[in-house]
Amino acid sequence: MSVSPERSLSENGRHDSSNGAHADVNIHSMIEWLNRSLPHLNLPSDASEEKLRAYLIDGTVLCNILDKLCPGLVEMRGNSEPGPENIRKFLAAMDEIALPRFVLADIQEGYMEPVLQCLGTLKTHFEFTGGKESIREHLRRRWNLPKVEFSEGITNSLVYTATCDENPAINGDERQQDSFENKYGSSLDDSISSESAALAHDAAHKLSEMFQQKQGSYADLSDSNILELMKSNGFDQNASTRTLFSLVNRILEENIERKNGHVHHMALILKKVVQVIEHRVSTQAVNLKDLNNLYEVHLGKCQSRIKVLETLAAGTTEEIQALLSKLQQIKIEKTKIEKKKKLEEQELLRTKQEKIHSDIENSTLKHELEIAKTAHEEHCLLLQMRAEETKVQLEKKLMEFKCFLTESKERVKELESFSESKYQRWKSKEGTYKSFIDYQSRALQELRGASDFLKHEILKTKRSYAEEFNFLGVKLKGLVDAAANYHSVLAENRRLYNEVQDLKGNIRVYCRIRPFLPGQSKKRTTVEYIGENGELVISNPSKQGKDSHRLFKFDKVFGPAATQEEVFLDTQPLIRSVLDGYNVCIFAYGQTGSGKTYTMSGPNITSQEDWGVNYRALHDLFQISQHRKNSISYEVGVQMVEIYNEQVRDLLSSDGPHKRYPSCLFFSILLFVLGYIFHDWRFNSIAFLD
Ligand SMILES: Nc1ncnc2c1ncn2[C@@H]1O[C@H](COP(=O)(O)OP(=O)(O)OP(=O)(O)O)[C@@H](O)[C@H]1O
Repeated sequence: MSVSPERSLSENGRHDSSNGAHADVNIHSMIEWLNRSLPHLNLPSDASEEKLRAYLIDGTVLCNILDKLCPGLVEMRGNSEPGPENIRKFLAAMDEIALPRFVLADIQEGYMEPVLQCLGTLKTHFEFTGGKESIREHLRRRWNLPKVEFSEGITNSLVYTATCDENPAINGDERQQDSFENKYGSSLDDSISSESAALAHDAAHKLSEMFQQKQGSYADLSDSNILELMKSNGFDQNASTRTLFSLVNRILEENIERKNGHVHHMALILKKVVQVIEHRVSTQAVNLKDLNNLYEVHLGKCQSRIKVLETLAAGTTEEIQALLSKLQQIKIEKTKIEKKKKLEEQELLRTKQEKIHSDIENSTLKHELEIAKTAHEEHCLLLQMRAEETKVQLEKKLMEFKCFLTESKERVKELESFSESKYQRWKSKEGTYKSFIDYQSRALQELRGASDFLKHEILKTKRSYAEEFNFLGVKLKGLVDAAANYHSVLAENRRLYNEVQDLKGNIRVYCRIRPFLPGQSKKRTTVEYIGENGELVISNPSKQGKDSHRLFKFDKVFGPAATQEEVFLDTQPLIRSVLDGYNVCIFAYGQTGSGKTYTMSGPNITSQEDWGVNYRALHDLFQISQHRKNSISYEVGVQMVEIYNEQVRDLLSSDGPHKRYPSCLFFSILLFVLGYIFHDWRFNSIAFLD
């Protein structure tokens, strides 16, 4: 017998990830379920698949969870080591309860998807059944078997499981194979005749016809009809597997389409169908076992025959040839038997897979139906709530629209009255603007007239201006002539003025009497008389008689009370003749301390009142030249010399010793008029006597 590898066997047996909801098993919800079921596990909630695999790889957790869900299903005692053996126990138990599972290689190689799907199926199944119940009760309830019958059937399975556990040397593949052999038999029985097969086919056909004659649809069956059907011979062991499964498929398709009411009834029918399948599988397993035993006996016989033939090998060649041909026939028969057995095994395996698939689909359908029902109820409630909310909102909006309509009507009335008043206002404004425009037009006409008048006036003024300009030109010419005459008259005046000065005398002698200085006795004065005409009488007490008095005659005598200005006024005309080209010389003469410097310069030049003849003369000359600057340009030069001990010294020279006490001072002024130098000198002097 060829042994199928565990992986390929399980690949057929496990639920394909593309077929159902178990493909989307969430690892986090799975961890949460494991922690909830086994509180001591403390699996991290964010554990990865690899971490979960580390927890599950020794099989202890898997066995514990199954033991908790279905006590007694897994053999928890024994001396088996953690690891593959525990996982094999778990997988065997999954086979017992006919739920899809993974293979050992999956978890060992880190292929966790089938492992998670297996756990997801386990979780869904036991959550659905409410959890804690014994394996016997679970299986009895699962297949809806009577208690006694079920106990007998399941005892064999449990005994088989215990036997396998006691022999850990057997590998997973062998054990899997043994499991099938123990449960379903190891060989085909030749006694299964073609007659019984034909009978089964007829019975199934009758069952199908009975269904179809009674109703057009399975979902439309009433309770009484369903019970009748279930009690009828339609569900006996003669119905073909193909017919039963087509029946299941049709029911499922209809349920998927309708998804309401009759799911429960259909589920009862499905259970019945599955029971029949189960019974048939069990029968086939027994038949297979008997067949296998027969095969073993036959094989033993063949081997003994081979040995006999071998002993006869020394015989004739013809006998050997005959024996060999017989041996060949036996081998061919053996091959045929093996092929038949293999086909029967495949049929068994397929039947089991179909049964598992039907169970899963059944549970899934129930679950989906519950979810759909709940969702539908929730949806109805939600729609009802929304309808009520919408109604309230619509009523509210209706009220708002009514208010808005009333407000709009009032607003229209207001706008109409407002537009009427505005129209009246605009009308009155239009009249005002018209009168204003008329007024402006008239004003514009007046302005145009005024403008024309102004133009005429400007032309007239222009003409008179030209006439006046010509008249002024004539007048200006007269003035130019008069100016020319003025200069000639002025020259004539100057000439006459200088002639007067000449008549007065070119040399003039003035006498100034200094007052007593502080500390000098006023009783000792020798001045007896000062006359108006320049007469001065001096007394001489040291002489007697006629010589005791002496009379002096000057151009003018200034007494001790005479001011600086009075002294200058008498010399001013002479100084001014300089501007007419005459040379002037002022000569101060007297003994030390008689007052020469005082008279010529002044005691304090910062005060204009104290200025002497020099400063006043220059100031007067500069003022006059300033007045005449438009007609005459003057250039003024000054020379100041000292005669002391018959030595003449230039007092304005920077080199040469300055004499502190000169006996006489000259102050001459040189005048240059427009580049003409007048060589005609006039010399005037003032003599100061003590
Ligand atoms: N008219 C006057 N009124 C008042 N004080 C005067 C007058 N004249 C001269 N004095 C005073 O007399 C003193 C001598 O005068 P000042 O120096 O002018 O004499 P001076 O002739 O220049 O002497 P010197 O030849 O030594 O230079 C000065 O103190 C001066 O103030």
